Amino acid sequence: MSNSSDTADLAEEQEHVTTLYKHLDVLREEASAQLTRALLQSGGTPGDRSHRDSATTMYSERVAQYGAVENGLCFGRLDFADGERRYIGRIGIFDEQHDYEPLLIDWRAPASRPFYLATAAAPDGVRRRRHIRTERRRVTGLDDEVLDLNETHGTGRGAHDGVTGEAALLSALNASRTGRMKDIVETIQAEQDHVIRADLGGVLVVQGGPGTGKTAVALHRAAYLLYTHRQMLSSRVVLIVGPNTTFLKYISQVLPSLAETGVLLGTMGDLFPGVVAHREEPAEIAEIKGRVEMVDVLAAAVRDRQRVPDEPLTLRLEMLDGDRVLLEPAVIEDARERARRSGKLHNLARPTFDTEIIHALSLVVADTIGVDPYADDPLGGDDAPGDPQILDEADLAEIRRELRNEPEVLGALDWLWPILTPQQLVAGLFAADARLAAAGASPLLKRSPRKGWTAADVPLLDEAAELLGEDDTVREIIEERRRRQRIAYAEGALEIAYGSRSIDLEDEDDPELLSVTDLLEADRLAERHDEGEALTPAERAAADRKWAFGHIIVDEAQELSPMAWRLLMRRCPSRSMTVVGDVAQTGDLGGAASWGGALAPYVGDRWRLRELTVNYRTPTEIMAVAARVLADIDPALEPPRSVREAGTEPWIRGVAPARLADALAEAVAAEAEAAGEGRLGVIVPTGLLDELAPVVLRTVGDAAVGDEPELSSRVVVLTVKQAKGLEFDGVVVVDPERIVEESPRGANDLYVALTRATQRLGMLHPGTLPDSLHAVVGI
Ligand SMILES: Nc1ncnc2c1ncn2[C@@H]1O[C@H](COP(=O)(O)OP(=O)(O)OP(=O)(O)O)[C@@H](O)[C@H]1O
Repeated sequence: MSNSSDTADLAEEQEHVTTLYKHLDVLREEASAQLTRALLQSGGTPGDRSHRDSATTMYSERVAQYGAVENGLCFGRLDFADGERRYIGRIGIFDEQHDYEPLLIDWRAPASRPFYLATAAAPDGVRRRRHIRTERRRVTGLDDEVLDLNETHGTGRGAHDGVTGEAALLSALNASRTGRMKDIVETIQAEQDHVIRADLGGVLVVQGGPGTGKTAVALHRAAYLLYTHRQMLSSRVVLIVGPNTTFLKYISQVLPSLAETGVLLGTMGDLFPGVVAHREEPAEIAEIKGRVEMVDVLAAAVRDRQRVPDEPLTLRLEMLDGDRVLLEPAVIEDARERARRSGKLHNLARPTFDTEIIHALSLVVADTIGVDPYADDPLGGDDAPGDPQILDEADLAEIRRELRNEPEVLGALDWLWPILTPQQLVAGLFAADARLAAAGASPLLKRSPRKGWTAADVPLLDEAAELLGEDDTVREIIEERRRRQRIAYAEGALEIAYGSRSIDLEDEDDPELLSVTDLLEADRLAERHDEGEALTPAERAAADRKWAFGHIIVDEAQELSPMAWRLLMRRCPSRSMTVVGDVAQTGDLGGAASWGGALAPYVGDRWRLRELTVNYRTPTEIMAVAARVLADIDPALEPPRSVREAGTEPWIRGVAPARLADALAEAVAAEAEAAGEGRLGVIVPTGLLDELAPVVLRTVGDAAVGDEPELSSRVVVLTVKQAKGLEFDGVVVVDPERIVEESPRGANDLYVALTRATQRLGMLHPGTLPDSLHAVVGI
């Protein structure tokens, strides 16, 4: 490894990088002009409009992509033994004047692979790998690794075995955190590259300890798959599921900067269109809802809504001038059996039930009005003897038609076999002890119908939808979304067109450069949008419960309950999935203890496992503490190997319980200062959050706390559940013992808490340190 600041080398790279930015500017201007042209067109046939809409979407995406690669456009160069040279960057750029010769190769292209995989032992023809450091458009430094062992000036192996591009990697890892995840395209490591570029088909499980880059790898895999299988995946959409909205916010910037669209990000709580499911609930309740037995409970709840009363129903009929008829339980029972035996789902079987009941009622009515009073008395009447029924089939059909308009009949049908939405079924089940008991559900699920939905309810709603049969809500939801998007779209399109002007041109007054904002108002654009703007595939997927995704990526997948797995598998009939997680970090009670157990019902043993073994986040000193907690969870589990030292030992301080608040204030002040430009996370037991958050807020004015705390704040107070998947430069864990005690999976929670720091870790313990904790924490 050598750090080349050779002026000639720098100048050479600067020249190439400048050329690349010139090309980028041209590309951006072209896309922006095309976008403007597409936006200005109007009228035409529906075909023209749809063509124009897809052009608008395409050019908007392109403009956004070119904007997203402005920083770090080119970051690497490969020199091959045969003299070939390749520059690697965030997108591909070709020289149109010279036979489309590649000037920059997209990091996802096969030709870039040696940049991530070549080693001195297996150089794959690579003589030298160069990392190019830039600040905006200026080249600031070069890190070279010479891989050809015949060369005299270096072995290319870093101090850490198997690490590629060590200097660039360590500088990325030591950088202060911002509260938003960054892409790792410049320093992807070989074991990560194998995951990112694994085949699309089948279920790939990526197991790795904390900080091994599972989230980063999952996101880069999404970008890689979309690049490689664009045609199929951009229309079928890649779904990425994360554990909570704070986490989604944390990772949301990574994909745009990888210049990707065609991706839908969501939590489990977002996966039932039309339902917002962000209410918290006790872990024990969520666990019950996640059990696979809930499938039977819901089926029983549906059957429970198909009523047969003990007593006959009395129905007042307008067609009989208010006279009453009786609907007998035996008749209803019979109709129910026939409807059930039709093999249709509940809502779809209702017409069968209706037909049976109406038929039975028509006979009752016919008996009332159509019976010949003289049938037994041939001498007393003028008709033929023997037939008691004077109504023929046409009369009966008319009676049935009238019965279908009788308010009391309709009311009875709705009561006996109600058409149900999934929400009505599940909320109705939870609202009444009797319904829970009839469905064989735990009485603990009882809750007020006014309370909102939780993430654990979503798989139940989805299951209910499967049991009930489809309704028309999808179309309504799409319509509503479309309506709301009109204005947002118009504003966004104007902003993109305006903001797309290249940086260099921004200050100049160029009359030639037509800006769309000069010509169109947002409301006119909104109208245009109204005419026929098609939703993007990701928007359609978000609104459609039955959407079959092209690929699903699940992060923190160890937390998924069996019911959640059922939902995801329904959304992915092709079983093309990437499942990312760490069974040692499972916190939810219904989460997975093993991957085999979670996946077996859907794919048997047909899934592939890849393991990530190197911890890029947590330094050796902190990992030594976390490893002891891991051994306590399961001695067979291997902690990941840290890639660097922080040079600072973690600390633990026992304080008198009455002094906990003061001690926390002192620790936060000191650690926030030590974090400098970086971020400090304060992780507290759930039971202490309300008491301790104000202490931190008093100490640091702009600290963040709440359901979705702003992660870019200097100091953030969170529970372990909220901290999942996140990281901070410094972390203070308050009352580790209580974190362990708060949940049956408490040791896993402590493991998660301890592994959030990239530099410094401290622990505050109220009271003298108990031996148990001492042994575990070991400091
Ligand atoms: N190859 C890499 N180059 C630079 N940074 C990396 C690399 N791999 C991982 N990192 C960084 O390491 C940190 C941890 O990565 P990430 O959050 O993806 O890990 P994880 O396995 O999902 O962790 P956890 O399970 O603890 O949530 C992130 O800051 C990420 O950017």
